[in-house]
Amino acid sequence: MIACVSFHTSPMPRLAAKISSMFSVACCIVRPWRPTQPDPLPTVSLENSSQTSRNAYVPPHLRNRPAVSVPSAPTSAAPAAGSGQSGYGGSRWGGPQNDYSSRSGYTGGGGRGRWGGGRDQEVNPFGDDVDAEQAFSEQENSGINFDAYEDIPVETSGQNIPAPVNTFAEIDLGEALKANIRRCKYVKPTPVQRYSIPISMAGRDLMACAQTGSGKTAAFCFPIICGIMKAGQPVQRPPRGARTAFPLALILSPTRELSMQIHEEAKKFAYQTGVRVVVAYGGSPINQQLRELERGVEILVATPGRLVDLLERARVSLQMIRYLTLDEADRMLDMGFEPQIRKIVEQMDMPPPGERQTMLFSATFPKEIQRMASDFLSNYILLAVGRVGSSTDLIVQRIVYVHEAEKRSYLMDLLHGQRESAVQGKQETLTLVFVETKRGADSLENWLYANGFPATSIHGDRTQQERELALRSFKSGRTPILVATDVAARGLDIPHVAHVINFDLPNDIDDYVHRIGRTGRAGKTGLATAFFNDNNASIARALAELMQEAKQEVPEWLSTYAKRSTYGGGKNRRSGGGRFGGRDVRREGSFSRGGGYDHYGGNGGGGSGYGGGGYSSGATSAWD
Ligand SMILES: Nc1ncnc2c1ncn2[C@@H]1O[C@H](COP(=O)(O)OP(=O)(O)OP(=O)(O)O)[C@@H](O)[C@H]1O
Repeated sequence: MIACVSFHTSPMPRLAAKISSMFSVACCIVRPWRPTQPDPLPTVSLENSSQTSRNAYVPPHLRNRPAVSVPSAPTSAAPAAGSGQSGYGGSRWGGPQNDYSSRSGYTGGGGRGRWGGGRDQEVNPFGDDVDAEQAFSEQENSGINFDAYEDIPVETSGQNIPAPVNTFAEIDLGEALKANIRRCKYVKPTPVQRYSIPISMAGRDLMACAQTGSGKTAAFCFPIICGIMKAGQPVQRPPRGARTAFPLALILSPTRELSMQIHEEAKKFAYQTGVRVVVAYGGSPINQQLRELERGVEILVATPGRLVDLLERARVSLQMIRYLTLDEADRMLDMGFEPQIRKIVEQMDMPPPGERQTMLFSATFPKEIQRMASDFLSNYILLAVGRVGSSTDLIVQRIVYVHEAEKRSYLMDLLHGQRESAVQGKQETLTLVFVETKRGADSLENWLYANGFPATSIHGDRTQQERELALRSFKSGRTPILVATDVAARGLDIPHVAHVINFDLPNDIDDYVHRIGRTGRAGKTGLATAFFNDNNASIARALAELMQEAKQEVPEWLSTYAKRSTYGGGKNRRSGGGRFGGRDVRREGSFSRGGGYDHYGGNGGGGSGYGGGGYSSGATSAWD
């Protein structure tokens, strides 16, 4: 039986009306919050055992195997400079066991930020190492509208669902991680964190759908870091080449920039915990990434293409994986990435579902993808914060009818309006303009530049260096307009993006949801403007429904388009024309993979193509 629980947290007045009055062309930015801590443990931890056994984690698939001889520890072991604490005790290759809990202050309040055992000195990812408590109190109540999330309906389904928490204090995250949460100035958990962290820390598989900008990264990082710290280092590494890295957790994301961002975030959360985070993505020299891997890795953040490369070179083994996370999971499982994901998860040496813990996160989860995802999960819990695939009503959405030939002059008017607002003392903000093609991005960037607007662009034909440069230039405000293709649609968390303009609307409503989600993040408000014309008729209905659901004003003419159109706006979802996205596909009678309901989510790993071949072996995504 699949239980289903719906929650509706305290009824707060909807925000859309409030927010819309705050906008003229640009919108204002509000600043972040604050936090707190505490309890269930991941299933892999050995907390009932003696202290000795606590260190001796052996993944289930390696248990009862004859002991292997393990390459001896590298001798480089630089002593932990300036610290009485032991550094990174052992090595990646066996040697003395490492105990994260004693080394990194799991119970005692922070390590020293030093790595011994062949590891580097840990760089402080927070920059100034100001006292965490001080930073916390200075930043508290800095104006973020956290209450904005309080009236979001939450639904969970699955068996034996752990109860949500209200504060970080209720979760046993350990002192080092808690200090980092304070450094991040997270005062309390967002709804997706309140529900998903206890679920993940109880060792359960999870499919979590929550709106853009609602804190999913921390939601999957905290339990992973905490689980690794609690369980301690594996007692032995399997004998591969001495240069093979054996991460304990793998976080996959669809774009290089998103992987880099997750890496940066995870490094902050893992600071002084003894858990080392490494990133690997395409488009940049592999040698540097190899060197990082050689220094040791507990959490590997990667794009699929580069990871496949590393696996084929036997420079990474997935044998020791205890945690697998797919961020932007629906994107990772659609036709662009599915073959690579199956290869990584099912055809290499990763432990199967049930032996590893799998967490899928996204703001959108088409039903078809939910069904396919069951191959990767075991007895999972589905968590939906807000409607699956809905946008947050922190974003004011405006749709304007603009003929193709007039788009540029309309854009110019918008940007001039913004500039005037800025001159009138309103805060200078960033504007993200989405176009459909790479060529379109180049051409619009040039045109904007020629017309006196400092713009840059990002798309898949740019070199990685150019992509990173463009993003930096945008983030810093040097070029406050970024023209982008969908490569920038998902996951990127850029402060001060106040306006997202869909110069070209996408064909898929989920893409629209992710694009506009680059603004209105973490409780801040945002504005999204879309140019609509006859070419976009196919998305009209989905768009009108989405806007209605988010309490946005739907123009009369859009409703007319919507009524006329057959259901569209989703290449792989909502084809039934029902309300958005639906819910847990396990509750639908039609859902059966290999033996019906009880079998659902069982052992997975069959690796069959989705839907009888509906998804062909796609080419490597250009994103990666
Ligand atoms: N508990 C919290 N308190 C305050 N800020 C938070 C909290 N959790 C996350 N944030 C901040 O919220 C912002 C958005 O978080 P994040 O990027 O994880 O969102 P997301 O849900 O993954 O978005 P997307 O769906 O676009 O990928 C980040 O700047 C993050 O630092």
